[in-house]
Amino acid sequence: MRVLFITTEMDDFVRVGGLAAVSAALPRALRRRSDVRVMLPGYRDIVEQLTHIDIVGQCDALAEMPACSVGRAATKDGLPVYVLLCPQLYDRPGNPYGDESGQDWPDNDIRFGRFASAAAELALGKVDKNWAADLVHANDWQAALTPAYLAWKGAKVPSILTIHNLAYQGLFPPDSLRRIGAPESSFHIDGLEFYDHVSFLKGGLVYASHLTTVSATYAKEITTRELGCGLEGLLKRRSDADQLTGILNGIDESWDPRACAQLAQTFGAGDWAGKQANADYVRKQFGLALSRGPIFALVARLVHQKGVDLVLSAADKIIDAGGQIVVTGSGEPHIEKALVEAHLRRPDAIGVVIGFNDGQARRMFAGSDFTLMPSRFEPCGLSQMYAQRFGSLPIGHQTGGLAETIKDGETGFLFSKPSPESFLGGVQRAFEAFRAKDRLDTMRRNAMARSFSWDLSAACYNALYRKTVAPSIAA
Ligand SMILES: Nc1ncnc2c1ncn2[C@@H]1O[C@H](COP(=O)(O)OP(=O)(O)O[C@H]2O[C@H](CO)[C@@H](O)[C@H](O)[C@H]2O)[C@@H](O)[C@H]1O
Repeated sequence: MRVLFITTEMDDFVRVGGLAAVSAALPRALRRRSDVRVMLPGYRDIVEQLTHIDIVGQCDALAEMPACSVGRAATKDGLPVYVLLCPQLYDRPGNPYGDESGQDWPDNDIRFGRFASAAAELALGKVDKNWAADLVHANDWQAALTPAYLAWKGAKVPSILTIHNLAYQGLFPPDSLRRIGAPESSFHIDGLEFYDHVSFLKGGLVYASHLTTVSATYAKEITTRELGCGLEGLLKRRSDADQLTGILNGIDESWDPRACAQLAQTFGAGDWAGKQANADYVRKQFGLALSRGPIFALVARLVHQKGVDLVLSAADKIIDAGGQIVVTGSGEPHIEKALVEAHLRRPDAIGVVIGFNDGQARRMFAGSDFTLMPSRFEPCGLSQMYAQRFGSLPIGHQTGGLAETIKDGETGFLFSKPSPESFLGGVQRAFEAFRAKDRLDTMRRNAMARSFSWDLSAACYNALYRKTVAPSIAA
């Protein structure tokens, strides 16, 4: 089966959050079973990293979206990648969605409308004369209009949209409709309209043949008012029709502390001296005081979702009880600022590195005793899985994928509400386990023995691909 996997981040080239890790790992895990090709916008960073790009075809201008060409390239290990070449839209500094100061680009409707419509043409075989897709797999709002463009063309190619985070919807003023060449009739409650805005995500939620999200728990949560972000009615309908499935993410094989070259020292379960060497390294790197207490790590995009404020509100209590805190990530400026201030107040006990670097994150999971994940909601979450592999027990809010991947009291700790009291209850239990060395040893071994392999998830996606394509072949 030929599958076009449409995404705007991929660890190989460009990363903003968890989507990049999934986009690098899932197509590779599916490769054994299908002819999977990834499609990415030709951002400056991507074009610079690819050594060879073959132009395979063009897409005409559409409304205010410029003409563009599509290039074919490959990752170092040979995974085919299509890049949408349109320097006017993508050859810019900054991250995939905004400028260097973090401001969204004002023409993101055109940037991602162009991306989605070009993906639809590629899937239909109108761009690369040697390839068309049997199925498109779009990810998040940036790619969500692909099923809509297919539908507007009257095309029957089946499509799957994966929601990695419902909180990001791609909302634009009504005028966007004209700019991206969408039919006027689609500005409707059963189409792209969302409270008088154009919602890119809704394009996928309405038009995709099937929807998935990244855990079964989140698949249920988004059908409720509390976490449905105003889209719960539509999601509930699709869920009742058996068209919304939760498939848990995996993590790739590089998350093995016995072989990870980026650690201060590699170690396996039971080699607690090896783990201690990583803790020593972390204390030194962050300039923390020497201590025999536990280290709590927070590795996350620094946004409201992740509950960083809960960590800050608990910081003094954690330190008074003998703990230290290390944080890395980047995100909203006021959260970054609050963390830096906390560090300046207690440089001996709170270490902060603003920015994101994969090696740094790995050394923190290896060197910490506990990983904090007080997320208000968490579709799947990856840090808690990385942490377990590296013997850092996660303390997570019982929501979304955290509820499914942390075994409470066995491989980590779950707390029930995203409130300071409930969070502190989880932290308290962690301190108790830290003092009971046998228990800590058992929990660490349990956590490190888990594999979180992509194989199971890939088999679920593969089965879903086949089920989604089958009716269109029969028709
Ligand atoms: N700037 C940055 N700052 C800090 N860490 C960064 C980072 N850029 C990349 N990362 C990495 O991304 C990981 C975080 O990924 P998560 O899945 O936990 O959350 P994210 O909200 O980004 O992803 C969304 O998509 C993923 C994938 O489906 C879901 O797991 C998740 O629940 C959902 O919110 C970190 O462990 C780190 O390795």
